[in-house]
Amino acid sequence: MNGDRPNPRDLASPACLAREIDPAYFDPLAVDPEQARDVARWRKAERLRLLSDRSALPVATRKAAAQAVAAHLDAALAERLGGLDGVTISAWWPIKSELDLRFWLAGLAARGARAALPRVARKDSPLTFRAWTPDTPMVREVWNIPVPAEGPDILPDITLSPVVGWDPAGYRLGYGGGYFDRTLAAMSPRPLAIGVGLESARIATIYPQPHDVPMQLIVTETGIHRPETK
Ligand SMILES: Nc1nc2c(c(=O)[nH]1)N(C=O)[C@@H](CNc1ccc(C(=O)N[C@@H](CCC(=O)O)C(=O)O)cc1)CN2
Ligand SMILES: Nc1ncnc2c1ncn2[C@@H]1O[C@H](COP(=O)(O)OP(=O)(O)OP(=O)(O)O)[C@@H](O)[C@H]1O
Repeated sequence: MNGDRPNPRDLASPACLAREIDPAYFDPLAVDPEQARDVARWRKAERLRLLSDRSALPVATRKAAAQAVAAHLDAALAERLGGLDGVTISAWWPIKSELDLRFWLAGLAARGARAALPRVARKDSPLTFRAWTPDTPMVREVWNIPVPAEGPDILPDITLSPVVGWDPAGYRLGYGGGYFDRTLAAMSPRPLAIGVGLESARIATIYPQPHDVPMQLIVTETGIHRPETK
């Protein structure tokens, strides 16, 4: 106690702060640890299978898929937004036989939009984003992935994330870092989240866990998939 002001802690029962906890907060204790372990093991094997199938495809097949994806993306964005003026769209610098959409990203500026690339600024934290054009100097960082060498952090209105696997409920399997889930959970307002990948990367379910954030759309070379639950 100090002077004439009583310490509120001595007078009141503790306030319940549960309602202040972000519903996106992931409580590891809320998951059955055995089930979580099984899912993690299954995902690891499934990622390896999907990545090996993808890298076995001819370069020309992946190139044609990227062209088709770009056309479907244009259709999806036109349907959702009309024009792209003033819109910031993040994507990726391709690694591990991911689809290469840099040609499409490079064309955004002419349409009044801005391209951005993600960056692992800190391990196990949300991704950050920097603006990108074909002239942007790049440096290799985490996992040897090139990222814009400098520039302020910017917030995308739309995130395109590469999928290793995807399911019809809109969930994606990435490389297992949990980076996109963390990023989307932390962003307010949430961007329009679009998963992008090959039709052949479709699986019946990724066995979504509490931390998994579904995409609003999945775009593949065959078209636009709108998750069943949305
Ligand atoms: N081209 C591209 N860039 C991208 C992504 C992507 O999927 N593709 N990302 C999309 O998010 C982010 C990077 N994703 C990463 C995902 C995992 C690990 C990583 O260190 N993985 C661990 C295994 C994780 C685990 O199982 O716990 C490792 O390999 O040791 C690093 C970066 C940002 N940039
Ligand atoms: N919001 C979060 N808060 C804390 N940890 C998280 C969160 N989201 C994901 N993780 C952690 O990341 C781990 C990997 O997640 P997951 O298997 O879904 O990765 P991924 O979606 O394939 O990877 P990425 O998004 O990097 O492409 C999870 O086991 C979990 O521990």
